[in-house]
Amino acid sequence: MTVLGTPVLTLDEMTVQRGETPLCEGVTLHLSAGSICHLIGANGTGKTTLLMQLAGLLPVLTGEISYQGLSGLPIQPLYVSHQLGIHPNLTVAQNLTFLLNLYGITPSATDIDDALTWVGLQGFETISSSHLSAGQTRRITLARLYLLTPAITPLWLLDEPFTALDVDMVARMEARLCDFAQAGGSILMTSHQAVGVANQMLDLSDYMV
Ligand SMILES: Nc1ncnc2c1ncn2[C@@H]1O[C@H](COP(=O)(O)OP(=O)(O)OP(=O)(O)O)[C@@H](O)[C@H]1O
Repeated sequence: MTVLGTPVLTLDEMTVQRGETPLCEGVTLHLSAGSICHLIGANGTGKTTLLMQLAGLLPVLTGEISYQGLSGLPIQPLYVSHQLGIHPNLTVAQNLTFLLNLYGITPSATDIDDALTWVGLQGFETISSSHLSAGQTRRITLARLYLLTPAITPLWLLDEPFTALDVDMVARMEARLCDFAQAGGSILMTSHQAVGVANQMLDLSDYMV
């Protein structure tokens, strides 16, 4: 287990940028093992853009990033986009399996059962994902968190993970985030609602161009 407090991700004077357009400049952040950082800022500030840059989906043109002591972007962080990426023609179990395969995990039938039970989708294994509600669809994307540990994905980048979830599921998610952080994981997440379990905050509004 990673010792809590060990540096995981450092951003130094980073520019949050889409194409030619800088949105925020001089962004600085220190995330350690055990950090749950709530990324805030008004609509359009650049929160999703920052997460996409850290996930390697948009380029970082200015600033220094170090991850686990080495210069450069995180290596295959877990990125849960607010665009869900669920394939409507696959069943619930097939979608979850696909999402786990991305991280080198081949889940057993028991793993799938346990993860789907955790998100309240027990019995939905063979249902087509196109038949689910918005909240149920989001739960498929979150079910993978049940099976991922800091040894597999030390850093979670979560974009609005609580959107469309009911109160009970938000509480379960918060408990899972705490367990992951206590086990040495680090989390950077956006949410337009309060995150009671966050122990750190980054307000992008402070860095707007
Ligand atoms: N696909 C895109 N192509 C070009 N510009 C985009 C695209 N998506 C967003 N933007 C622009 O980038 C800026 C930052 O968007 P981003 O989604 O990162 O903000 P955000 O802080 O996550 O907002 P919200 O709180 O509304 O989710 C916005 O001004 C937006 O106009």
